[in-house]
Amino acid sequence: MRKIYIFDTSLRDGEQSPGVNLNTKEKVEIALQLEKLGVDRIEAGFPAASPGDSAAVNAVARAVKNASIIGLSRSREGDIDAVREALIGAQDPCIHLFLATSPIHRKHKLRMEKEQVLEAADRAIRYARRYFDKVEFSPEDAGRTELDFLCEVTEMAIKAGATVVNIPDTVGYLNPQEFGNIFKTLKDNVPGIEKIQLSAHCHDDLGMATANSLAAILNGADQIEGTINGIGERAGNTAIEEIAMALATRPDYFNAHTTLNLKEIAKTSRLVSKLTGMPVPGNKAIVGANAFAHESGIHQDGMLKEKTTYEIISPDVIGLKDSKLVLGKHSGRHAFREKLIDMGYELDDESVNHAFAKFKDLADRKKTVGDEDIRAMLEERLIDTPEVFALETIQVSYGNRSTPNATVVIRAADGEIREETADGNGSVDAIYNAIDKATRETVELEDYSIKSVSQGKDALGEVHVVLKQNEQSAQGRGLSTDILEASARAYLDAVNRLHDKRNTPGRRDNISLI
Ligand SMILES: CC(=O)SCCNC(=O)CCNC(=O)[C@H](O)C(C)(C)COP(=O)(O)OP(=O)(O)OC[C@H]1O[C@@H](n2cnc3c(N)ncnc32)[C@H](O)[C@@H]1OP(=O)(O)O
Ligand SMILES: CC(C)C(=O)C(=O)O
Ligand SMILES: [Mg+2]
Repeated sequence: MRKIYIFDTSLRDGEQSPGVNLNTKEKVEIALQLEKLGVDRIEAGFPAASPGDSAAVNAVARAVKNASIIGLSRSREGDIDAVREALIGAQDPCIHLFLATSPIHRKHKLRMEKEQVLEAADRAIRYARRYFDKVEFSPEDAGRTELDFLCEVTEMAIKAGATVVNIPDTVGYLNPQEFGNIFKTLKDNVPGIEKIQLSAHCHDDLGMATANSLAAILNGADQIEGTINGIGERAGNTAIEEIAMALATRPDYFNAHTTLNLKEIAKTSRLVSKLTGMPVPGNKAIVGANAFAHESGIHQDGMLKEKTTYEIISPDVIGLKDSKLVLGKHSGRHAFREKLIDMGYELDDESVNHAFAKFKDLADRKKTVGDEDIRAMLEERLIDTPEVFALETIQVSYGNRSTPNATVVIRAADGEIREETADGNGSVDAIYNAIDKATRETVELEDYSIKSVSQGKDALGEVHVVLKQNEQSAQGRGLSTDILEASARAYLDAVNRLHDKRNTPGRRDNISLI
């Protein structure tokens, strides 16, 4: 199998992402992690850009021992000298020169004719070769360059002494067939092409960076340039983790491999995201939070029976612990029962069905249902108190300049439906006054507290109350995604317990599952 060299440009093209600015310490930290990941080459920056970037490239050059360190340079002596200085101390230094070759860039940006481009690049490569054994040359915007001129430029670069010729699809314009064809054409037509390495550098403007890079590999590319998490100019660069995992997952198809330490992928992704401040989208291939998460019942059932039904990569391969079965409204009984067992609950079928119905009801109101939600939901029913009064509906009218008013509908043990309305100092007070009227009980609220059980705007609210009645007191607990409903449930729970204590003196709360 052919080895594909990985050239990481997270610290250069990645840093060109709008809003990203890495200081020296951050660049070194990322470079050392890239070294652990096992990338072959690290482009650490553009030394002529600023004294700060030059110092950062130098710090990376001195810190990293097991990867070639590269500095980017325009085809100008001043830039080349800046790279020479910045790479002092590097174990395996390399300069990356570029000059645009496409008609658009030649005419509007460089204002140069083809001949002038060839001459300037030739001069720069020869000057760089005086100081560097390794010189990479990139015809910028190769993707929109006339193919015959690209062959001419590549031949010139080889003759001038370039050791790598990199083909950038600078603006992410090409599709895989076209990009692959460039490599095939260069391989078939450029004299001396076998003496150098051919490299691909893609951008994701049309979402094809990874596909284009893989097409380049299929047509003879030796090196792929990219970034961790696909960060980079505009829509970003090829995501290195995607290339590494595509090759690792489909060796039968690509017959090529990288020498990356795949187990470091997840950690590297997290570090780059943290230090660049660029969050990884949940659905990002390989490293997104959902890449190994399954929510729907049919998929979860498949995963529980055999993971390969819905996973082509095992998460431990990239350094993650395990796949996640996320409980939500699309989940089924198999995953729910598995979750209960994981959490230490052993329930019979009837209890699972009962809990599952409650879970679905909660899942309709909440994006995802976490362990805390399930525990709270189950334990709400653990204390086996007869339900003398049950909450049917609750309606609250609140305005900051009007008196809060609540209407509650309660079902009594004998089936009687009682509806009452009351005002209060606040919404909760109005609800409690309405409940007092409906239950016809005289109780005193001794304590009220509220906390969030899980996280997010749709978190479950848990309300605790203590009610007192003729020297007896009882606690009540209520749970809901709505805190007013949780308040009403907690109050009624305590009323029911007071009722129970009155009717069965000496009785202790009895714990049972569901
Ligand atoms: C596709 C890519 O990612 S290329 C890399 C892009 N990255 C960056 O540009 C980040 C670092 N850049 C910088 O800090 C600055 O642009 C610098 C320091 C390099 C240059 O700054 P300035 O001297 O102020 O020039 P400015 O950026 O405004 O313009 C670029 C100049 O370089 C020329 N130029 C562009 N590419 C090349 C090249 N490969 N070789 C030689 N000259 C080039 C342009 O034609 C323009 O020249 P002009 O001033 O004669 O018109
Ligand atoms: C410097 C070059 C290789 C580049 O980043 C591009 O063309 O996208
Ligand atoms: Mg680029």
